[in-house]
Amino acid sequence: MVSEWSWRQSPRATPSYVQKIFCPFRMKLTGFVAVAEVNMSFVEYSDHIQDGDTAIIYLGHDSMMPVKVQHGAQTQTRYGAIRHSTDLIGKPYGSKVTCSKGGWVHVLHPTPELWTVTLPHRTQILYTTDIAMITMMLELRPGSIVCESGTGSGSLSHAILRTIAPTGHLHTVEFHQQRAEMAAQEFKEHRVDHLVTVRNQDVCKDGFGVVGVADAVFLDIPSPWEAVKHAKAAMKKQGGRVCSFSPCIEQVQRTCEALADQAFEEISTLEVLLRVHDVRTASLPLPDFGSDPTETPEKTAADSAPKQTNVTIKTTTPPREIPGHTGYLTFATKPRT
Ligand SMILES: C[S@@+](CC[C@H](N)C(=O)[O-])C[C@H]1O[C@@H](n2cnc3c(N)ncnc32)[C@H](O)[C@@H]1O
Repeated sequence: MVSEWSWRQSPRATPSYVQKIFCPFRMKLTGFVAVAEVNMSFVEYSDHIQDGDTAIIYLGHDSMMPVKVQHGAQTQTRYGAIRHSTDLIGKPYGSKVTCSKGGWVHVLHPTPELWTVTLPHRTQILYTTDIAMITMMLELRPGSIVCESGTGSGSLSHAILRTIAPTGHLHTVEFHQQRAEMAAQEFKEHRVDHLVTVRNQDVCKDGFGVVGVADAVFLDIPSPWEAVKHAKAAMKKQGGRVCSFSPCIEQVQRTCEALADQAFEEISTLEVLLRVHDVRTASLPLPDFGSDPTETPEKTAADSAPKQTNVTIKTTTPPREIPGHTGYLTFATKPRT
């Protein structure tokens, strides 16, 4: 994790850098006259902002907002209004746009990472630190079939979809009807709905709605141990990985017992903690190593007298304590027998 200072100062850490890192699927189809361009989606990169896109307005570090781009619409920011028809539509992603009060913003292509920090919260959500570990430990890749419950605000779902595209599928289960509907609506707006099926049901009672297909299952519900048998049923016959996220160790204990009862193997629990180093400026005295033995004898004593010189440097200090427990991640493998 880069600190606030280095994120701001690093020449690479500009909005266009953010886009290049998080949007690897650049597509530029330029010919003699025609410029064919794919629509923005959370799994495919588009060069230009189009009507109907979800764009991320970057107002400054720690200040971003998502915007649904619509002909004729306006978005108010602290720097003034952004007029979608003239300021956004047709402009390249990454553009610097001047608002009506003279201040400016950058308009970024959406990515799962930017969505996680700007999405409308309907529930607590998973953040990129845990999501990165989940993606790796569940061995997700393009083409993976994944089951997830609950969908919540769809933070993890968007990251899963970007990883499993273009041929994988996510089956996500949410028992709160409005949350399920809103997630389905967002998947459509973000043009990833062909990769995901949203089911409005109780995963502990009714399972995931699929049997014998999943490469991986992820649980973020209050009583994951009640869903373990459904996770096993949803998974392909042999192998596959499961992960459960729980904030309390008592939930972890019960989940581990249920996983062991269902003959899961390689059960392990971990917690991901960030150590964000504090960047500060320090002024340190240069050490005095005494007189230079190669000096000519003509040098006077005054010339050789130690001089107190200070040097200003950037330095970092690690935090003494690490607050910010989010939850425990319990992983297990379905045996290949
Ligand atoms: C903490 S949120 C999930 C957040 C999600 N991982 C994200 O990153 O946005 C938990 C969700 O699980 C749902 N839920 C809880 N128990 C459930 C169950 N038995 N079946 C389906 N959904 C359930 C809740 O309604 C809630 O929306």
